[in-house]
Amino acid sequence: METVFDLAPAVVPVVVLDHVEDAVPLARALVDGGLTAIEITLRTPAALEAIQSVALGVPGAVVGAGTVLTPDHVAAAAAAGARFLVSPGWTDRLLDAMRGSGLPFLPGVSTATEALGLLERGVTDMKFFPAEAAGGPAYLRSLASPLPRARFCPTGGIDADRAPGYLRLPNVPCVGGSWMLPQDLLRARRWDEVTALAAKAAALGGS
Ligand SMILES: O=C(O)C(=O)C[C@H](O)[C@H](O)COP(=O)(O)O
Repeated sequence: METVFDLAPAVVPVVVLDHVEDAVPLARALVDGGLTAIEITLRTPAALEAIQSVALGVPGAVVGAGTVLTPDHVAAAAAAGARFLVSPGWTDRLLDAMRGSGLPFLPGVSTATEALGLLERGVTDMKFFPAEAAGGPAYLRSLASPLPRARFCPTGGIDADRAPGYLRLPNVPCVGGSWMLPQDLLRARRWDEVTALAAKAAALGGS
């Protein structure tokens, strides 16, 4: 089955969107900068409609849903056209729902025990959240040897300076974050500047 890591370049922008009408220009700005896999978090009332607008209106984008917390979120995100699902943690119920959706998904972990729980259930691809607070690259480096099958997308507190420290780890195919989407640029709808920041972020992944 296709995984999130097959869909995503090395950097996944994490979007918190207040206004639906910003979804398409924002996604275009990110895609123009080379960030084609876009996680829109289900943290705002605008999120589901935003996912739908991007899925329908930005052909170069692969839009996913973040902050997926419940089976209802899974169903709503899939119905809106999300192509992948990301959650900050996991429960058996949530995992069953994500699996049942048929979409690629990244459940979140922040400890070796939680990662082991996913591996036991046949899930090798996970999000490491909150990455900086939970131990940063040193923690993930320490997991590589005892848990060689686990692959992580760290997110939470990562910025352009910190991302390379994760991306050079063998168990990290991509990182996520919102550092290329500063609130002042979004509020002012300065999409060209978002594209410039996105291009810098995309370059962190090499070519
Ligand atoms: O709840 C989720 O599923 C999330 O998507 C959490 C986000 O990945 C981080 O909140 C992004 O972290 P920052 O780059 O620090 O803004």
